[in-house]
Amino acid sequence: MAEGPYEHAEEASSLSETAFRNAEKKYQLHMQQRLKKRKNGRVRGGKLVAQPTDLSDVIDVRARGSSDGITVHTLQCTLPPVLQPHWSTASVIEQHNNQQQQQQCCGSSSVTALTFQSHPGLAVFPAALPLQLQLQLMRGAVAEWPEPPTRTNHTAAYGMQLRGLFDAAQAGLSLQQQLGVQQSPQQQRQQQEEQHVDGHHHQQQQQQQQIEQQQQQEIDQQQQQQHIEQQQQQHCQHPCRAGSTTAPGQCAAACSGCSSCCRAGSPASSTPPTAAAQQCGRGSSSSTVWAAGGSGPQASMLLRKLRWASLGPPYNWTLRVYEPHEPHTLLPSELVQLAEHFAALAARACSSSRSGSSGGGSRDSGAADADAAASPGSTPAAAAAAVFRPNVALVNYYHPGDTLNGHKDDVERDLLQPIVTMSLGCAAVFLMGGPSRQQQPTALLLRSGDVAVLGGPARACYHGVPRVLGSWEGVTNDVTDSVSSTVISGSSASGTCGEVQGELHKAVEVLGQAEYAAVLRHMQQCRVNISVRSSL
Ligand SMILES: O=C(O)CCC(=O)C(=O)O
Ligand SMILES: [Fe+2]
Repeated sequence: MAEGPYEHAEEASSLSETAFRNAEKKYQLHMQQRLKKRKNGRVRGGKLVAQPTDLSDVIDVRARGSSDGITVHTLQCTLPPVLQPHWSTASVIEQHNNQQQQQQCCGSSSVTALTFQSHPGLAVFPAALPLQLQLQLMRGAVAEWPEPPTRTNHTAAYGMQLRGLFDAAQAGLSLQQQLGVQQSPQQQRQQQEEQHVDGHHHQQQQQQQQIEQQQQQEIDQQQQQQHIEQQQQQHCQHPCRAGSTTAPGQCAAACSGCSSCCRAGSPASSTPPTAAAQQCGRGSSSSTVWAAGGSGPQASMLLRKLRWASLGPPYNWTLRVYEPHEPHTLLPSELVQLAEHFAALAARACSSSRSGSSGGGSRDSGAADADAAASPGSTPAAAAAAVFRPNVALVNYYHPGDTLNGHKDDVERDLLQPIVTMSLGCAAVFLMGGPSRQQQPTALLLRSGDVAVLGGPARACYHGVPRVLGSWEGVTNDVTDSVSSTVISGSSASGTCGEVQGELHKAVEVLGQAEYAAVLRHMQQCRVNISVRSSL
C-alpha cells in the first residue's frame, strides 16, 4: 500500500467503492485485446488496443474562465530571477509568453491562478513556467538530479554506481556487468518495500509497456545514432555543473577550458564517440560502469525504470522519515525560488477567494509577493506562523498509462507548509479530492509548465494521477508537440502550434546543445512531476 510522503496504508476496503476510486477507474487506461478470427474458425488474441476514455469531465485549466465554483485570479507579482528571461532568445520567449500567458515584463508580471470553491487551499497556475525554464527543469530532472548521491528507486540495487545514466542511455550503452551492492538483510527488505510502494502507488501499465517497448527500441536506435553524430560535432556538453542546473545558454561558455569538465582536454573530434560517452559520467571523473554491449542491463531500460528521485535530505520509504544525515545534494536553488514564489502567489489567490472577490474573477494588484509564503487557504494566524522554507522535493517520473494512486502527503512535520508541484512533459489527469475518499474528486488536466499548490485544507486531501496521456492522445502540449517537427525532423514550424514550435526550434538552436534535443525527445514519452516541500 502506498506510503512514503504519502499517507500510511489505508484499509483495503476503503479502496473499493469510493468516489475517489471510481474516478480513478474512469480515467485509467484500459487496454483490450482485439480478437482475431482465424480461417479455421478459431479465435486468437490479437493486438492490444487502448479503450477510449471519456475525458469530457476533465477541467482543462488552460481553457477555463471564472464559473461554477472556479475563480480566475490575475495576480501582479515580481518575478524571481529564475523566472526572468535570461538568454539571448529572451525576446522570442517573452513575446510568446506575453501572448500566451500575459507574463514576463522586466521582472514584474501578471500571473493567472485558479482557485476552487470545493477545494480550498488548492491553487493552479496554468502555463506558469516559460518554455526555456521548462527545458532547464526537464534537463535537471532527467539528466542531472538523479545522479548520485541523490537517492532514487535505483539506489537500493545499484548504490552510488549509476552515474551518467541519461548519457549512457542516449549512447545505447549497457552496464558492463550486473552491478549490485552488497545488501544487508535490512537493505534488501527496504528495497522490496520500495518496489512494493512503487508497484502500488505508481503503477505501470503492463500492456502499455509492451507497446512502448517496441516504440522505445526504435527511439533508442534513432537516439544512439544522433548521439554519436552530436558527440562528433560538439564540444563537451557537460561542464562542471553537478548538483545544480546550469541556466540555458551558459553551458557552452562555462565549458571552455573547464578543468573538471568530463571531456576537458579531449577535443571531441579526437575521442571515439562511444568512449566519449563512457567518460561522461555527470559529476564523476571515473564513470566506467557503462559499455557498448555490456552484459548488464541497458541504460535505456534503467532510465525507463527510473520512478522517483528524492532531492535534498533523502526520503526513507520504510521508516517514513527524511534523513538529513544521509548523503545528498541541496535542493537546487531554482526549485526553492519557484516553490517560494508560487506558494506566496497561492496564498494571495486563496485569501482573495476567501474574502469573497470570487464570481467574475479577481484582480490582485499587489506588486510584490508576500515574503512569507504561507500555506494557502490557512488562517491569517497560521499564515503568519508558517514561513515556507522548502528544502526537499520528490521527482516522479511517469510514462503514458502510468498511475499514481490516490494518497495524502502527511509525512512532513509541518502540514501548514504547502506542497508546490510542477508538471513537465506529457499531460496528465490530476484528481483533487477531499479529506476522505468518499468525497467526489475534481479531475484537472495538467500540461507541461502548469504549477499546482496544495496548501491549507488541500494539503490534507487525497489526490492522485490516474492517467498520463501519450503525445498521440490528442491533448495539445506546447513542448512535446513541438519536438517531432522541430527537433527530430528539423522541419520548420507549421500548423496550429507553429508559433510555439518556432520558439522551441529557436530555443534549441540557440542553446546549441544537443543535450536539450535528447531531453526533449525523452520527454515526449515521459511526464515529470516535481513536488517541492519543507521537511523541517
Ligand atoms: O504527479 C503529480 O501531479 C502529483 C504528485 C504527487 O502527488 C506527489 O508526489 O505526492
Ligand atoms: Fe502527493
